[in-house]
Formats: sequence, C-alpha cells, structure tokens
Amino acid sequence: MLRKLPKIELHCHLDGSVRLNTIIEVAKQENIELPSFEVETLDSLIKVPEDCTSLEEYLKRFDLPNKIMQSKSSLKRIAFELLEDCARENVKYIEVRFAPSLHRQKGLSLEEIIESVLEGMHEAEKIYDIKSNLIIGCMRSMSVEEAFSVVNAGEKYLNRGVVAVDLCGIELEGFASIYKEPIDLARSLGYRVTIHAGEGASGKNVLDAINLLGAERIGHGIRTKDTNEAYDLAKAKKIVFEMCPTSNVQTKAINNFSKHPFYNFYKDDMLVTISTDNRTVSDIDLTNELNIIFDEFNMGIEEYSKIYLNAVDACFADSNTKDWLRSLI
Ligand SMILES: O=c1[nH]cnc2c1ncn2[C@@H]1O[C@H](CO)[C@@H](O)[C@H]1O
Ligand SMILES: [Zn+2]
Repeated sequence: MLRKLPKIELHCHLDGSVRLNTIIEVAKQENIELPSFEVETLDSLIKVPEDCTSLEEYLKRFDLPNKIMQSKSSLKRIAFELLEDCARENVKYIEVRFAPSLHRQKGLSLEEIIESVLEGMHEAEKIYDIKSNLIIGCMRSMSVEEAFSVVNAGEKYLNRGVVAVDLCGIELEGFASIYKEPIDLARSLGYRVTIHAGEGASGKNVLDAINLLGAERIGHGIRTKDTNEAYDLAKAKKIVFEMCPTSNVQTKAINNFSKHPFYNFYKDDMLVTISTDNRTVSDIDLTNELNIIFDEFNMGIEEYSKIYLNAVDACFADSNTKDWLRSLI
C-alpha cells in the first residue's frame, strides 16, 4: 500500500544514499582506489553493521562514498540518481541534504560543489514527477570558519534550489552555542534552519537548537522525550521533527523500534515526519521505513495522511509546490 502513496522525504543525506554500482563506476572512470570493486564487499563496507554501537561508528561509513564524490560529474550524477530512486517509490518531494565541505578534496570550490548537485536534481525534475530542494550542512567536526564559508557560498543559490542550512556529523553535548553566529548569518540571508539534535546526545541540545540557533525543524530529536523543557518548548513553538527510525535503531539512539518515541509524539500532536536519513548506509527506502513504523504502531491511512500533511506544512518549498503536494493525497 505504502509504495503507491505519494511521499515526502525531508531528511535524506546525499552521501549516505549513493548507489553501490555508481561508487564502482565512478571509481573506475576517475581512477580512484577503492578497498574493493566487488559489489558484495563494498556493500558490507558501506552499510552499517548490525552490531554498530553508536552514531560515531555509523558516521565512519561515509568516508567510502565521499571518496568518489569529488568531481562535478559524479556529484551531478549522484544527485540525479537519488531523485530517480525516490521518484520510483512515489516520493513527490525531497529535500536533499549534504555537506559541501566534504567534497573539496580535489580542488572544487564550494560554489561548484553546490551547483553540481543542483544541476543533477534539476535534471531529474525535468524527467520525473518529483520536486526537490537542497539543504546545505555544516559539519560539526569542522571549524566555525568553515561553517561561515558554507553559508556564504550557498547564498547565491538561495532562490535556485538551496533553501536551508543544517548542522550535521558528530553530536557533542552543548554543541549549539559555538555555531550561533554562522546560523544567525544564514537566517539573515534567507536560509531556513534545521538542526540535527537530540540524536547522539541529550534533549538539552534540542532546547539549545531551538533557543540559540532558531531551529524550525529538528533532525531526529528523539531524546526530546527525556527532556521535559525541550519537549514543551518544541510543542509550544510547533517545531517539526524529522524522524528516521531505522537510523536511530542502528546508531543505538534507541534499542528497538517499539521504543521509538515517534508514535507517542504523534498522539500528543507533536509535528512528526518520517524520513530515511541515509538510503544506502542504513539500507532502507522510504516505503520500507514507513512500513516498519506502520506495522509497529498499527497505523493506517488516516494517520498516514496526517503525517504527509505535516511534511507538506513543514517543508521549505514554495506555496505552489505545497498546494500541488496537498492535492496529491
Ligand atoms: O544521522 C546523522 N546524524 C548526524 N550526522 C549525519 C547523520 N547522517 C549523516 N550524517 C553526516 O552528514 C554528512 C553530510 O551528509 C555525512 O557525511 C555524515 O557525516
Ligand atoms: Zn541525518
């Protein structure tokens, strides 16, 4: 049932969603060394293992895809293919996210990197019945200066596909305050703001992401359930949660799906949405992600519509796109 329904994906990392065959083909074309050129071996190197113990360990899986995401043509191709994969399971709108700073290893400028990804997305939009926008992320493992550079580089693309800024990568307790200036700058330039928080560390980070960084949406945020102040603030401010249950089980942010706060949040009228986080690294698509949650919590089509409409309201698309998305359900 879910495969045929229109879907919206608000939280999907480009570098975590690269096709395995594409990794091999790009590596051959560009003479890039890989630990293996066998699909099965690469599969086990890029997909998160069942015994993964933490977000830190999960994040190590991104070195491999990023090796082959260092040219304009590969960035464009990978962005195109992500939309193609999404369109094939009836995702009608996706906000792709990535961290431009990870793609500078062979000398591309931040502008060239962003532009290449946008080109791939726009090309796919011409062929498939899907719309998209781009969220650019600043890595929390890099300097605050680098975050400023990313925000400044993305500015000229703000009306051409870039809609928002994100902070991603490793989550330390109390990370938010040092990013206040670049995120304030981004907001003043017209970026919307979504922040990964309350995933690898406590719900206090969610509180800070809202209060200090002005986050309108929170990536994951599952530990908000343990911090009353963050929960109440998120509810009062109508903050939207981009929840990615499969990724949360893999990073051990929770022990199993039955412990996921998604359904409790939903019943309490918190604004929840469901996404994949990383299609390849987490080995999941949006249809299956929804299937897992719908089975676990016995949900049906009415509940699906509500979650879909949450995503329409929460997405960073223009009003025409939102009207179109509303007309589909
Ligand atoms: O769930 C997550 N939490 C935090 N960071 C993540 C997650 N998934 C991926 N990335 C990080 O975002 C970068 C840019 O896309 C990836 O390279 C990875 O390091
Ligand atoms: Zn993420």
